[in-house]
Amino acid sequence: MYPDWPKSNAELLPLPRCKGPKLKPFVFNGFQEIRFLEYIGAGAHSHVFKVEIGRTIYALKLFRFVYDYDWRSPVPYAEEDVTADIQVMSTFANYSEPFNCECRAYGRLQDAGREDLAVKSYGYILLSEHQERNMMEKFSHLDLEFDGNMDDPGSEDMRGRFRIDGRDPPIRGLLKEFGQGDEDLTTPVARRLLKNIKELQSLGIFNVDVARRQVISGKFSDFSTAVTVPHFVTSPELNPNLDSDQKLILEFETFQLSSNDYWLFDEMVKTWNDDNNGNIKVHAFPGGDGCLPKHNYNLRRKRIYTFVDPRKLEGVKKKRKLTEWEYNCDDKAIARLKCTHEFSESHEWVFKDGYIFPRINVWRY
Ligand SMILES: Nc1ncnc2c1ncn2[C@@H]1O[C@H](COP(=O)(O)OP(=O)(O)OP(=O)(O)O)[C@@H](O)[C@H]1O
Repeated sequence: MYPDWPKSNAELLPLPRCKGPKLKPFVFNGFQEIRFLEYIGAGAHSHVFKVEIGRTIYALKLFRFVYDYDWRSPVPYAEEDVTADIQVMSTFANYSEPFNCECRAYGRLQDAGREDLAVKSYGYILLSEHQERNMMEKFSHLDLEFDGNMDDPGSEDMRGRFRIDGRDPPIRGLLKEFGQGDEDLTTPVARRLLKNIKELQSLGIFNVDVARRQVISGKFSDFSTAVTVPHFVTSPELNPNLDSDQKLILEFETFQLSSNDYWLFDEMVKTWNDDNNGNIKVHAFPGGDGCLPKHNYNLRRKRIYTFVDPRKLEGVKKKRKLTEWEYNCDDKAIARLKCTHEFSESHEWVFKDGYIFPRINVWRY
């Protein structure tokens, strides 16, 4: 489930090992020295450090071994305990465990030549034992915990559950351009971020947890929840055994998660305006009110929409044409969706016969 200790650099393959984009390892020139300079902060999925390698300063995001309920895994819904089943857990984790989400999104940005859309990544790193020891010693006062999440660190031994030859797997990290967080939101920045969300989605990257804390030097930097096409959420071709209802679930899930990025964008602007007496008037949806036909839309023509269908990968094609995605659903579903503000994740995922299936539940499009 987690990458093993490499015996040589040649074993450092692009990750993750599943269909779709992959991120290459960072190439050290010469001695593999990482100087840990400062602890920048914790996120739900990581600890982030300012480091120096060679003479260059970077941000190194080291991923926690998060609980299975922290990512799109089968665990909350499986009828039997699958947590010890490495095949089941790896199949899901390759697509949706935070480190792999981030590798896949950055892999796509690099393949498409669109690294300008995010804080740059220089590749992944598997910390050596020596590097890990240095880091833990330098920051021993912080009691850094890599098992679990920020709210409940260290309750379970996640890192150690799939030991190979008695060793815990290496800590995984992404090396990134060092940037500046917590900058003011301005109208030009908001406009650019909204454009960037659409462009990311046109490259098949969505569910990027849009929030101001994610914006570093004016760009998105956190893809630890990102869904990148092809993915079991978006792509029926990954499972030849899906029936037509299950394919519709995939479509709905993709629709709701990709429109969430715009809801969250509008929320981010609103919160900024409220907290700072601001007057930014950049909205994704009319008035910042969501994708349902409320104020300015002809209510007789029932429609819900979002701006980009990420499954089309329009941004990776040469001739790009971004078209709105109007979602086909009946009036009952529209009425139901109208009651919500932000879509919630509604589907459960199970593993059967080597494939991932959605399970139908109450939420129906
Ligand atoms: N490239 C960077 N340069 C400087 N600081 C950074 C960089 N990347 C992340 N940080 C800082 O580290 C914090 C955590 O990073 P990030 O949001 O990527 O982690 P995460 O674990 O996915 O967090 P969450 O999902 O809770 O936001 C950020 O809020 C930011 O303050």
